[in-house]
Amino acid sequence: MTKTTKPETGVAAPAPRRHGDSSAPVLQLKGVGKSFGNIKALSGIDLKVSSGEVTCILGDNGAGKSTLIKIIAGLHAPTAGEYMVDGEPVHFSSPREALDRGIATVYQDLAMVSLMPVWRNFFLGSELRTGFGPVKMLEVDKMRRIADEELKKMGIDLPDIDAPISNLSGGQKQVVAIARAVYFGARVLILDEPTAALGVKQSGVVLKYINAAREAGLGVIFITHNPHHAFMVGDHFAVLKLGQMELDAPRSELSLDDLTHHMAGGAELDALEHELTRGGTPEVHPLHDVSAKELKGVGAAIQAADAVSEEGAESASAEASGGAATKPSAD
Ligand SMILES: Nc1ncnc2c1ncn2[C@@H]1O[C@H](COP(=O)(O)OP(=O)(O)OP(=O)(O)O)[C@@H](O)[C@H]1O
Repeated sequence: MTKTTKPETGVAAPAPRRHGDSSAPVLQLKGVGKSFGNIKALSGIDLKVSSGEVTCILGDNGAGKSTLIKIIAGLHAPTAGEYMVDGEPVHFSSPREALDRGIATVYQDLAMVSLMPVWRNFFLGSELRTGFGPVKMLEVDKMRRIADEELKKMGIDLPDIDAPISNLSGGQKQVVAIARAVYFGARVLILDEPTAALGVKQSGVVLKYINAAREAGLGVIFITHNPHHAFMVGDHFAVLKLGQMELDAPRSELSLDDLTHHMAGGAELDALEHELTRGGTPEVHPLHDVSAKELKGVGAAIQAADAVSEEGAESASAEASGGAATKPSAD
């Protein structure tokens, strides 16, 4: 299914532009790296995101997921490599520029105002207004109608579009944010751990709408720690580890077990399992890397510690024997 919905005239959000080669992936990274001073958060990242596909990015804490999405979303400039949209190199200097090319990010905090109604949050920052010059009125009825229609188009039937958004569950709020990005013309939707704080049922709701966004022809980037959630919707899987791409595979080359295994530590886990099932004592590694000077230092420290404990033992036994051990005999 291709996306047919377009914002009506008067919507303040910019229409995303498609440039360049229409056969190219909508988004591509080649050898992308990012350093913060001496810290290498990412290096050598290759990634392709295609329309109508869900690309899952998985990784443990500190693997580099946030850094990667911030580069894609235009918040960070990469320090190495190339970032291309529709086959053309891009150098975004703000998220607005990424959004102009149809790259929208739904962050975990969702950038919503709790006390405002659902429809108002749907249009937050892109409100429809009518009138001329400085006197402009919000087009409340039109925004309410559009928000209602758009949510229904994605199969989201909320009891009351006028209710404050805080009345919705976590999953429903995520879904409103997804529908909003789709309505405002996103071509690539980046979802930053949308199921992280949700229970099983609510996660299911979100996964269903990730599927709906894919069906609407968007390229979806789904960031998650959870291989089960990823495998339910993913077409493509990328696992980051310590800033590098540890695995990059299409669904056809991977099982849920493989993905879980990679997430759980992969080769390291195998080595540990091997060691544990051998049942032997842990290997003691030789001190290859300790220099003679350091060894001398360690030796001196041990001698000093021994001397202190001997002194302590002597004075303790002297006290116990009324000082006989340290004082010469009166004889
Ligand atoms: N602004 C920054 N300045 C310095 N180091 C940073 C900065 N941002 C990220 N890092 C470092 O880069 C590495 C990757 O961090 P990042 O936040 O991208 O990982 P992550 O996979 O998103 O982790 P988490 O799941 O915990 O959010 C970490 O070592 C982190 O400390």
